[in-house]
Amino acid sequence: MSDAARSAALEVLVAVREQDAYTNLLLPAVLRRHGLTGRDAGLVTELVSGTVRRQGTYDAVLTACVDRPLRRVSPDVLDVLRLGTHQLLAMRVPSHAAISTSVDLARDAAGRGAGGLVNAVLRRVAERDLEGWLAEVAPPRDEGSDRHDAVVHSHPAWVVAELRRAVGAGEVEALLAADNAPPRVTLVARPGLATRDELPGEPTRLSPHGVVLDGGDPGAVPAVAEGRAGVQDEGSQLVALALAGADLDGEDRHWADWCAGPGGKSALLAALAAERGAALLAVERAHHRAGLVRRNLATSPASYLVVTGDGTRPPVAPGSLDRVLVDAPCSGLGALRRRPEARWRRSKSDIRGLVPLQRRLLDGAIDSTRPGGLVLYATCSPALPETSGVVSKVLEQRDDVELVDMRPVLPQVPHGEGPLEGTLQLWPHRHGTDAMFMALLRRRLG
Ligand SMILES: C[S@@+](CC[C@H](N)C(=O)[O-])C[C@H]1O[C@@H](n2cnc3c(N)ncnc32)[C@H](O)[C@@H]1O
Repeated sequence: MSDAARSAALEVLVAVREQDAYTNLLLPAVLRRHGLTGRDAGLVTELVSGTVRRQGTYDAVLTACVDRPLRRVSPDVLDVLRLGTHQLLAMRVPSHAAISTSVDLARDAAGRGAGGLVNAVLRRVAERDLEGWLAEVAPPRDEGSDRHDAVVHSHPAWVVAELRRAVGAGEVEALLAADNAPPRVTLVARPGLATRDELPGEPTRLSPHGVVLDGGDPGAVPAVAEGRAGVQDEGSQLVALALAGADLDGEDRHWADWCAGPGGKSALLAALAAERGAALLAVERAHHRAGLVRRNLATSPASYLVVTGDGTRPPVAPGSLDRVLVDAPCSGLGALRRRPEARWRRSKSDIRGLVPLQRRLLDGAIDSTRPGGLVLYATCSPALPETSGVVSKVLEQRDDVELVDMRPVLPQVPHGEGPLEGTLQLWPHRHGTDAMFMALLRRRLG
């Protein structure tokens, strides 16, 4: 592995910490600037994503190896230590190479003294393998499984607790392990614009429009470059397919995506709407994200309108829509596989803060739907306050809406029982998708 690869990885780690950057957005620019391609580019991606993902475990190991609390280690040096620990415990880089290159990085970043500290600490880390360290530093299970699993599977303890409540104690470890496995890229062939036969990769199991790529740059696939296909998790494809596929009596011409940015689901919904002669309204509160929706819909054969607006103050007449998707802003705890830094940025209070907005968005969508019309409430989080909590409350407070059984809408999804009878919950460890939650509601007639 070249030193340029390690320097580039450190640069990304520092930006993720200091500027709240997203690794997947920053990596391509940094790789370009360092002129790294092919194998080296793959190594930088692994160094960065692996180090960020496993930070919880590595900090527990480093706490045992550093002679002071980690908060008193300079943040740049701590980044170097995490990077070195990842090479030693997860990448099979020979110890001497991992240590000496880390010492050089630390000297460049923080001076000679920092090199000495990094040398001493990483020598201690190299004394055991990952299993040996976990046996040493993970709190015993009987003193609280959440704290044990938090160290072993590198998630904040509050996230472990939230996921345990949602998936159950028997499966939480499989879910946490799945969160740590980088997902393969999935593409969607937008119906009417592309077929999945023209895309590279293996067909997805649950969505009839998806393929899973073996590797390579998805942007280099012609159908993706032309906007006829897109990068989209299979679970997200199923959300759009569920709204479009649910039985509806009567008029079926006015569809809406209530929280549309950046527009992945809008693009699939619009393609499906076009096949049925329906039009799509895409609502998005953030101006720049509404711009991304417009870009995603640019090739759409459907008639569509993108509105920068607030779904809690509906921009349409009451009772005017036939099908509405509410893909609510949420904690994202179901998409941790593809956002390595997300788990460390969220806090429990974020969920408490989001729930009232989620309810108001769902209320706004129901108000805008005609009697007999359908609203699909979805989150990319399985956390119960955001899923069954929101839906139960809205059902409790309104007598003009009922829950519709989702299972016949997506009969190809096995073991997807949601937390409320008739709702659906996808899981990375069971379905290989993000943990999307879906509840289908129908506005009552009369
Ligand atoms: C989970 S994301 C939607 C992802 C999108 N459906 C897709 O597949 O690309 C939620 C979106 O809701 C938007 N949002 C937040 N509050 C909103 C509001 N009050 N009205 C409309 N959109 C809102 C956020 O800006 C964010 O873009």
